[in-house]
Order: sequence, then structure tokens, then C-alpha cells
Amino acid sequence: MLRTCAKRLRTLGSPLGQPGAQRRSFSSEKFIHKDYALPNPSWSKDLRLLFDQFMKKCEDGSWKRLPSYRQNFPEKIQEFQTLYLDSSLAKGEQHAQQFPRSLDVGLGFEYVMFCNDVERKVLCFLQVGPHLQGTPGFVHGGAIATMIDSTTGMCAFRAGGIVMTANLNINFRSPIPLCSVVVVDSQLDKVEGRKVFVSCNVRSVDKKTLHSEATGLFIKLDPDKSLKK
Ligand SMILES: CCCCCCCC(=O)SCCNC(=O)CCNC(=O)[C@H](O)C(C)(C)COP(=O)(O)OP(=O)(O)OC[C@H]1O[C@@H](n2cnc3c(N)ncnc32)[C@H](O)[C@@H]1OP(=O)(O)O
Repeated sequence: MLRTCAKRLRTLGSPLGQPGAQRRSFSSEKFIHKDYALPNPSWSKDLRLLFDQFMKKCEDGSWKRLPSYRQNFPEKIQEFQTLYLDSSLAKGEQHAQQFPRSLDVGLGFEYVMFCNDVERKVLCFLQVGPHLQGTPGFVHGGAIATMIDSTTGMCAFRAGGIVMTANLNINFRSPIPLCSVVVVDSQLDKVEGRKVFVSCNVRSVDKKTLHSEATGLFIKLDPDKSLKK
């Protein structure tokens, strides 16, 4: 698996595999966004197949592919700061990046999410790159938690708007081989006032191996309470 992974990365070549390549340049006049939830040469056959399969499911409108960017749109940052931060604390954070998109292409998290708002589900097809190693040959638990948080967070966001993770409970059942592809499957359980409950499992592509199970509690942010920095 690792050898295949290294081979795919070599084919990426320059400039994609180089540190700093594909960085977005920021200026208030021109903000370039690249959608990273689309196939690139680092994607394995498994990831590509899942992507193609779900793009077909999008044709009747039941499923939607969710685009994914490294940086938030400036107007969204502004809106968030205006609503939830004490104005005296609000600072421009134009150079901040979304953590799961901050590693170079093919080395970290390669993923695409699809949602089904009727079934209240978000699925993430994830290829775990060689820079996410924990125990030799396997993915770091924190990297798995990151993608569980992101996927369940997206599921909660689609139901409740702007939310933050209040509690995340994960059982790691079997290790994930580095460079493999897994499916993070999240389901909205219930919404109680500002509390959004989501559950999730992580399985191998053939569904035979259960890697992790999790539950998350997300809280819808209250515009009357400012977040402290
Ligand atoms: C699309 C985007 C995907 C992104 C995914 C990534 C998301 C993240 O990783 S967010 C980063 C990690 N999370 C954080 O840093 C959050 C830190 N915590 C906080 O800021 C606050 O505790 C926050 C905002 C969650 C809640 O604060 P606040 O709005 O004051 O809510 P609060 O009034 O305390 O609680 C509301 C309700 O939730 C309950 N609650 C809050 N926290 C918890 C908790 N940890 N466990 C159980 N219940 C809780 C309260 O008991 C209360 O219940 P009830 O209404 O029944 O009395």
C-alpha cells in the first residue's frame, strides 16, 4: 500500500508535490479559490471510483457534492466575526487555512464529502496520506479524529447552521492502514434546541472493517454570546 502511495505521489511531480505549491494568494481585490474536493493525480483508484459513483447519485439531486476550499471567503469571515466575536477582538485572518486542507496535495487528507439533506447524512470519502502516520504503517488517531470532527461537523452545520463541537466521543476499533481509503459515514440523530447530536462510523471501502465509531455534540452558536479569543 505504501509503495503504491509513493508511486502515485511521484507522478504528481512538480509543482503539485512541492511545499508551498498551490498556495492561494490573498488580496482584497482578488481572492482565488480552488475547489479541493475534486480528483487530482494523487487520488487512488478506490477514491476515484467512490467519487464517480456518488457523482452519478448527484444527477437526480438526492445527493450533493460539497466543494472544499483551503481558505474561507473573506465575506464569510467578516460575517462570522461580526456575529460571534467581540468587535474589539475581531482581526483580519486572511492567511488562515482550513486544517484538513493545509497539507500539500496527496500527503495529508485527500477527501470529498457528499450530503443527502433528506436522509440527513454526510459521507466523506477519505484517502489518508503518508504524512498522517501514527503507529508505523497506520494513521494517527488525531488525524482520524480530525476527519470525524469535520464530517460530523458538516452534518450538524447542514441541520443547524453555524455550530461548534462541544463533545466528540470516539472508539477506535481497528487501525487504518496509511494511504488507504475509508468511508466516514455521519448521520444526524436529533436536534434539541441549540444542541445537535450526530453519530458516525468509519469503515473500509468494502465495508468489512469497522475502524471507528463516534458520537458528536455540536452547539449552535448564539449571536447574543460572543466567543472569546
Ligand atoms: C462545516 C464546519 C465543520 C467544522 C468542524 C470542526 C468544528 C470544530 O472543531 S469547533 C472547535 C472545537 N470546539 C470548540 O473549541 C468549542 C469550545 N466550546 C465553546 O466555545 C462553548 O462551550 C460552546 C460554543 C460549544 C457552547 O457554549 P454556549 O453557546 O455558551 O452554550 P452553553 O449555554 O454552555 O450550552 C448550551 C447547551 O449545550 C450543553 N452543552 C454545552 N457543552 C456541552 C458539553 N461539552 N457536553 C454536554 N452538553 C454540553 C449545555 O449544558 C446547554 O444545555 P441546555 O440548553 O440543555 O441547558
